[in-house]
Amino acid sequence: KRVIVTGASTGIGEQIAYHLARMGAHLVVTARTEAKLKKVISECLKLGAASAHFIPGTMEDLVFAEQVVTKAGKLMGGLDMLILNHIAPVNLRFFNGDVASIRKVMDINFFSYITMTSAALPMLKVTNGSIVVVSSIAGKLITPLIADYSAAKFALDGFYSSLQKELQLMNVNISITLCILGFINTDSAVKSLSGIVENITPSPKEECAVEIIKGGALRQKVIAYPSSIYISMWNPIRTIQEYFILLTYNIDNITRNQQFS
Ligand SMILES: NC(=O)C1=CN([C@@H]2O[C@H](COP(=O)(O)OP(=O)(O)OC[C@H]3O[C@@H](n4cnc5c(N)ncnc54)[C@H](OP(=O)(O)O)[C@@H]3O)[C@@H](O)[C@H]2O)C=CC1
Ligand SMILES: C[C@H](CCC(=O)NCC(=O)O)[C@H]1CC[C@H]2[C@@H]3C(=O)C[C@@H]4C[C@H](O)CC[C@]4(C)[C@H]3CC[C@]12C
Repeated sequence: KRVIVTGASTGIGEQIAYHLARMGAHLVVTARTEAKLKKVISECLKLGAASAHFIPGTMEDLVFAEQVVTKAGKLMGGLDMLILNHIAPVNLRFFNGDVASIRKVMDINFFSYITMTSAALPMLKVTNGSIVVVSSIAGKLITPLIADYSAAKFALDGFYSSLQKELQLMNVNISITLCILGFINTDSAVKSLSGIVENITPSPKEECAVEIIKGGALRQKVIAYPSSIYISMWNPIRTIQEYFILLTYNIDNITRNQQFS
């Protein structure tokens, strides 16, 4: 399989790259820090990747986000899976009125995801491929001190859940997997939560990476890791209401008059 992994210089993304390498995938990894990416791809090649390339840059730049997909498509001769995982560094703090910083987080954590998805859709249509979106319990439940992060994760849920339904309606065979994660033991998460969140043991990033890949490969709509957080996402009223809302749509009319781009 030909896979792009974002935010792969460290943390969960790095582990996803290593697992995919062991499975013999073709890989393109991206993040800002070139030196770390070089190490990741050399490790991927040792582990058995069919090929491994890196494209360094910041996802704050949406032109870069688009270019990663087109360049990766050329390097690998197509695309089977897009794994969207990167996030801007998180500052746990009260909202201080700084709208510009929220906009920056939305660009990195949300708009770059949509930009990459849009650039990848034509290639994924050809391969009946998959999009995997790494999200958080903070995109399902309310938590303080991370209003910017949480806003972006809720937005991802809204956008990708809606896109999932559209693909289904238009009979486009691209799967979307939304990954809802609890506290994972990456260096950045452990460091920024130290002294703030107590009495929770973080789950291992290596196992988390496997569950993310499995969810994508099995074309599951949603996965939760650790599985104990599943209960907090369980919302049967929402599921029933969504079903009834869809019944009110004149699908034939919409599909006749609109093409999926
Ligand atoms: N760890 C946890 O407890 C949880 C994590 N998650 C989700 O899992 C995913 C991975 O989290 P985790 O591994 O902990 O994160 P890390 O902080 O360990 O890694 C973040 C990655 O994103 C990259 N990155 C940061 N800023 C930018 C930028 N401006 N442009 C491009 N890449 C950037 C970093 O590399 P570089 O600095 O080199 O650019 C790094 O590779 C995220 O989507 C997160 O929301 C969800 C719930 C819990
Ligand atoms: C405090 C949350 C965990 C609540 C809980 O009881 N979980 C049970 C379990 O995990 O088994 C944290 C769950 C997700 C965290 C946030 C997240 O999504 C990642 C960010 C990573 C960053 O490096 C640190 C801050 C985070 C926003 C982090 C904050 C705490 C959680 C909401």
